[in-house]
Amino acid sequence: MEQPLDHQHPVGHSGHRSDRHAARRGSCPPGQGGYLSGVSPVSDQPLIKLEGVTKRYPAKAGVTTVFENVWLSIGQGEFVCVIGHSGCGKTTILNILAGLERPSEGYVFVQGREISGPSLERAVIFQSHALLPWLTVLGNIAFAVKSRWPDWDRARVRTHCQRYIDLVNLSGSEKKRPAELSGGMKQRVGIARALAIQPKILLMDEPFSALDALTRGVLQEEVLRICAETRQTVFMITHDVDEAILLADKIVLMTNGPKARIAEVVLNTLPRDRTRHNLHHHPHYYAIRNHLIDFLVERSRNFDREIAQRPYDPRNPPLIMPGISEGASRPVAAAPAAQPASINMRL
Ligand SMILES: Nc1ncnc2c1ncn2[C@@H]1O[C@H](COP(=O)(O)OP(=O)(O)OP(=O)(O)O)[C@@H](O)[C@H]1O
Repeated sequence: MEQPLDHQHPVGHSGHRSDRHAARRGSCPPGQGGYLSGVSPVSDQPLIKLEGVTKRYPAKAGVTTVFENVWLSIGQGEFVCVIGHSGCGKTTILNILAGLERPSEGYVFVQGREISGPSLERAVIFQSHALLPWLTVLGNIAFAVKSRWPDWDRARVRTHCQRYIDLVNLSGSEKKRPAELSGGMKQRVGIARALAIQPKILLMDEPFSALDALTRGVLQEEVLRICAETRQTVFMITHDVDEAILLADKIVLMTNGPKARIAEVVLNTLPRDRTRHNLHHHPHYYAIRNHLIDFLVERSRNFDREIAQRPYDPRNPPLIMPGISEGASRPVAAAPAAQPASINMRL
C-alpha cells in the first residue's frame, strides 16, 4: 500500500539551542543538520531562524546596504510568503537561506545549526524551471533523487519518482522531454523534483509568475494541497497579494530598499481549507488584502517616518492580524472595494 508522504524528517540532536553559540560549539558541524538521524524533532524551536541578517554590496559610492537587521522565525510546516517592492532584497534573502550567498552580518539557523552552504535539505524552485532538456520528466526527477539517495536501486528510485509525478498530476507524461511540455507542466516537474528529495525547507522564488493566470491558479491550489498533505515548510517570494493570502500562514512585509527591513508579519487568519474560489467570502479577506495593498502602495516607502512615532523592534517585528488586531499599524478599511481577481504589486 502507498505510504503517506511525510516530509517531517526525524532530526537529531534534540535540545540544540538555535543560537549562534550552540552552532559554534562544534557539537554538530554547521550545515549538516543531523538529517535523517532518527531522533524526534525538536518541537519547541523554530525550524528556521534569521538573526540580524544584513546584506551589503560594494557600490560606486562605497557600500550599499540592501537590507539590514532582519530577524525572522519560521516554524516546521509553516508557509511563509515575503512581499515587498523590487530591489528590497527578497531574492537575496532566499539565496542566503539556500546557502547560495552569505550574509554580510548575522546568522541563519536551521534546526539550531548555522547553515554554511547549499544543502539537499533546502530545495529551491525558481521562476524558470531549470530542467535538464535532454532528460525526460522521470529522468529529471530521478536525477535529483539519485543525488539525494545514491545507494537506492533503480526500482526504488522509479517508484519514489512516480509518487511525486502523480502528486503533481503529471502521470502519463513520464517519458516526455521538457521541450514537449507546457510552461505549467515544466513548473510541475520542478515542484515534483524539489519535493522528491524531501527537503526540510522548500524555497520558492516567484514560482508561478511566468505562467498564465489559469495555470497559475491551478498550480497554486495544488501547491496548497501538497503542502497541507506533507506539512512542508515553505519560504516563498511573490508579488501577488492574492497568491500570498491563498498560500501563506504568515506574510512578511518588507520595506523598500536600500536598507530594507521587515516592517511587520501578517498572520493569515483565513481557514486552512481556503480555495481561490471561496477566499473572498471570508470576513477577514478584504481586511488582509487592503492591509497588504496599503503597505505596498504607501507604508513600505514611509516606514522610517512611521516608526519615528512608535516603538519598533527589528528583532520582534509586529505581528498583525488584519480584521482582528491591527497591532501598531494603521487601521485599514474592511469594506470590500471593487477589486480585480488578482493584484500583482510589481511596482
Ligand atoms: N551581486 C550583486 N552585486 C551588487 N548588487 C546586487 C547583487 N545582487 C543583488 N544586488 C542588488 O541587491 C538589491 C536586491 O536584489 P534582489 O534581487 O534580492 O531584490 P528583490 O527584492 O528580489 O527584487 P525583485 O522583486 O525585482 O526580484 C538590488 O538592488 C540588486 O541590484
